Amino acid sequence: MSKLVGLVGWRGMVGSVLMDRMSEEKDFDLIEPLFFSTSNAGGTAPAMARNETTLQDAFNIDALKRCDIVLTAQGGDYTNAVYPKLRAAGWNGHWIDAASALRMEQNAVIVLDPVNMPVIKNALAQGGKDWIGGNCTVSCMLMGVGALYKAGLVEWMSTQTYQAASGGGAQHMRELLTQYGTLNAEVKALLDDPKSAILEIDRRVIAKQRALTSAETANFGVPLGGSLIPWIDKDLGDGMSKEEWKGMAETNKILGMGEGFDSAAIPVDGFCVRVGAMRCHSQALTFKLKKNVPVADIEAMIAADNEWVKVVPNTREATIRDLTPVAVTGTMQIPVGRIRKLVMGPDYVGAFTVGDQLLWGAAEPLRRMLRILLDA
Ligand SMILES: NC(=O)C1=CN([C@@H]2O[C@H](COP(=O)(O)OP(=O)(O)OC[C@H]3O[C@@H](n4cnc5c(N)ncnc54)[C@H](OP(=O)(O)O)[C@@H]3O)[C@@H](O)[C@H]2O)C=CC1
Ligand SMILES: N[C@@H](CC(=O)OP(=O)(O)O)C(=O)O
Repeated sequence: MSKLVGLVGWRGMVGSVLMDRMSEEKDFDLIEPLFFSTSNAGGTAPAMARNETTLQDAFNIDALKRCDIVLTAQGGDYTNAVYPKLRAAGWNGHWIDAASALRMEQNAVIVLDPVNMPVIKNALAQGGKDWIGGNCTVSCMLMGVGALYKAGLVEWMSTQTYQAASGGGAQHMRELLTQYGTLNAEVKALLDDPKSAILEIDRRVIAKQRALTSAETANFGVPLGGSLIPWIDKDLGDGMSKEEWKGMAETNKILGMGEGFDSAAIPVDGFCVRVGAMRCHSQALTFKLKKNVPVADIEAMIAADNEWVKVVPNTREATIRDLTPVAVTGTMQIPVGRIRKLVMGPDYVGAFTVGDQLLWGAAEPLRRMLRILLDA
């Protein structure tokens, strides 16, 4: 009999990408889906529902307890509100979650099976039940350069990120585009006149950016269109942003290298920056390797690691064609390019990678974990 899989958060942005991928991969043929809602219990479930076509109340513990597996992309507040009650009620099913709330719990595995299948298998063998998707930046980075970690080559890594608006959620994407439109409208007449002065256009744009109302910057807090924001997530009070903290903590946990910052952990640090891209996170990586490895060998290792990674030749033409958010959005590919030795010495290697943060950064690792459980 098919497993009963409770789906929570399916109509949100991450949830919609997840539903699309599950449909594409025919996952619904393998499960009995039970759709939940936090806002419309009793409503009609989406077309993928088969026998149970009424939306269940996502806060109803008895309804959730029926499920063999709960798959949620509803967010951390929902997880914090429901997960403890569900477990306290004796539910022993599998919980698959996009939110960060449970990620660093000892019993939870951060799932990214092309990178950490042995960690997942080991946890399954020990009765693990909590499978949490990783931070989007970390997951996309490891899909690209996980090979270097698996080979034990990385002494430390620094990452400078260029993170898309989608990381904040749907409203952030809308706000970014609205700001671009507002700025364009401000100077449209001047742009239409090829003889207008660029410095006058520039003066008007910056004046408009500085004059954006609090409603026009409600989500990011400051203008993002035509600017950038070098802080993502909470202020940890020690100079680090929470997004930067996740880089080391989650990379190491995914790799089974300890709980983030213990003595066995590989140092990972850098700056996380929001830019005006829509849904691809990009990262410039600096590696200090444990030994001098030729670039060709590094490229070969990366290319052979999984079926989605693609080494982009370190040429201008290939880079601007294949290594951008515009090239990658909506695809499962993880291009890694700009791979070269840095002037600091033969053990220092640079690389640049791009990933769709709603696919490999959020939905896909969860979908694949569901498949692993169905196959187990
Ligand atoms: N955005 C991202 O990049 C990432 C997000 N995540 C995690 O996933 C969680 C969900 O993120 P995200 O998908 O961006 O959140 P959304 O805001 O798009 O969706 C969350 C929930 O909001 C409710 N909702 C209310 N109004 C609407 C509407 N008009 N359209 C769709 N849904 C609506 C839905 O719940 P209901 O149907 O019950 O009303 C939906 O499931 C995050 O909180 C985070 O924990 C993880 C990785 C990346
Ligand atoms: N923090 C990420 C998005 C996200 O949801 O991350 P996490 O799953 O770690 O909370 C960003 O803003 O780009």
